[in-house]
Amino acid sequence: MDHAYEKKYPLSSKDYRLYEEVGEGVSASVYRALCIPLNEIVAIKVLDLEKCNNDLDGIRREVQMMSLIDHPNLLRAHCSFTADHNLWVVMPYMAGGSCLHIMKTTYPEGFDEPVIATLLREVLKALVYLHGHGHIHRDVKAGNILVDGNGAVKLADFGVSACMFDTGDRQRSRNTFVGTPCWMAPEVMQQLHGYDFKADIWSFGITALELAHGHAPFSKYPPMKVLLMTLQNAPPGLDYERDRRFSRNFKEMVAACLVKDPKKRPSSEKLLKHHFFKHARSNEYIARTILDGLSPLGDRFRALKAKEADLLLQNKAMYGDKEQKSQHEYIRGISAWNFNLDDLKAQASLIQDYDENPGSNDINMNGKEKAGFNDAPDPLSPNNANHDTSEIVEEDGDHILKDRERPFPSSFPLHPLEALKGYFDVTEDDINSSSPKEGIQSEFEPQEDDQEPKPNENEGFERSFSSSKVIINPLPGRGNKFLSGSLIPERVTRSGNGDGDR
Ligand SMILES: Nc1ncnc2c1ncn2[C@@H]1O[C@H](COP(=O)(O)OP(=O)(O)OP(=O)(O)O)[C@@H](O)[C@H]1O
Repeated sequence: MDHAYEKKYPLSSKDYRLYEEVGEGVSASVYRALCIPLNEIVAIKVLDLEKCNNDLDGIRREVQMMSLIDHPNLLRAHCSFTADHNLWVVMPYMAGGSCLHIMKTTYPEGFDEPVIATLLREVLKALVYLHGHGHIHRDVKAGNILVDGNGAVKLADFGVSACMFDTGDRQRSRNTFVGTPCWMAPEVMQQLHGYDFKADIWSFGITALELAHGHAPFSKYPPMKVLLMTLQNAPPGLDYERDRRFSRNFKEMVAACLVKDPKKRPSSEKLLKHHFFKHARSNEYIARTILDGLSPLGDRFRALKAKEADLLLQNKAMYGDKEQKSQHEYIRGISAWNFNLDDLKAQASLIQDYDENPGSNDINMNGKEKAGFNDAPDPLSPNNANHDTSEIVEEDGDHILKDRERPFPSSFPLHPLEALKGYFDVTEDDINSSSPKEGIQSEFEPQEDDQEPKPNENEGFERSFSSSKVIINPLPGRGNKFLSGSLIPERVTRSGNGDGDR
């Protein structure tokens, strides 16, 4: 356990000296800093309260969570206080930065298996703790896995976490559409039965793929397309051919997490006992293998920002001024993306570009036609994940607090429009004026190999497209009720027979 928490961290900005910026969030910047009286390097997240007046609740929740949690694999706040119109959150300095940043700068193709096993075991220990205390993290992803200078791993960012035991507004938040599209569990998108801790297990599985490949599945698609693909396609997974370098244990572990029916996913506790984690190593191993030789976090952060700015410039001609702002948010991979009509139209108009990329066969993780697969069902194939879950997959009786009496049918019916309906108002005007619509209709047609296109020259720009965080509050009167129907062709929503049914 970290005894640093017993120290008294001062509650005045005068007692801290801010150094360079090392990270950026939606409305926050994170700095390396010195706590002068303690002579200790810390990280300080400075949130501009004037910029986040819509999400004060989220901020309050995050800070509260960060002060209460007590686990070596969770990023805890030393203290927090206001300074002018800013909120300062003082935390341990994680000199390695996030796994996402480490991959972006040094491991674009992902990490080796022992590294992944070690990182994921630490994250899973954090999830066991959180779930055991009734919390769902709801935003598990490589960008929220931080590494300190000694290779210790901590899960961060409780901005959208929820407590299963809350009532009233907080309780309702479990029915809120929240998270980051690529990592979001189907039941969170679908919103038919509510969701529980198992939503984190899905995100954990997606994070495993992210760490293995350097990016999450579907990450180059716009959020709306990611929603549809997640709901309609077979779950992503590690492929026999393409992922030869990974063990059977790893493939099984991922397949166990990425089962569409949440009841068939293992609990975090159960998952921790999976053979895959037996190969996890020490913090020192992480420090030695992935941190050794890295430049200081501030330098890496600056270099990444410069690269993003370059990509923005390169793509300016392609996407025009109008979309610059939202594209920038996508690229940074951090924005609280609002489902507003303009955004939907803008991203929808881009879908064509992604789908025009023909070379998808090497990444078609679930394609039935893929060479090398024989007709016998493969227990490792994600296609079979919904039917043939591994022996560790067991129902977790007391974890599901909602709609237990209405079990998911084995075929897990998929109704994307149903899932999205309550959140958007569709008017004739919207439908008629939605110019990108024609171009989109065929693109939303479910395709056998519509998993993930080959990386291309716009890789960096496109890749983080769907990393934007989505929070949709379903409460009436909160504005932001927008069109969805005109963007989703009827025949797609009528089909309801995605791969999940297979
Ligand atoms: N304690 C820390 N030490 C070092 N870097 C950190 C620390 N906390 C955060 N960062 C960096 O700053 C970035 C932004 O921080 P954080 O995720 O908390 O902001 P946010 O506004 O919640 O972001 P998001 O939009 O993803 O929710 C992180 O991705 C990480 O790279």
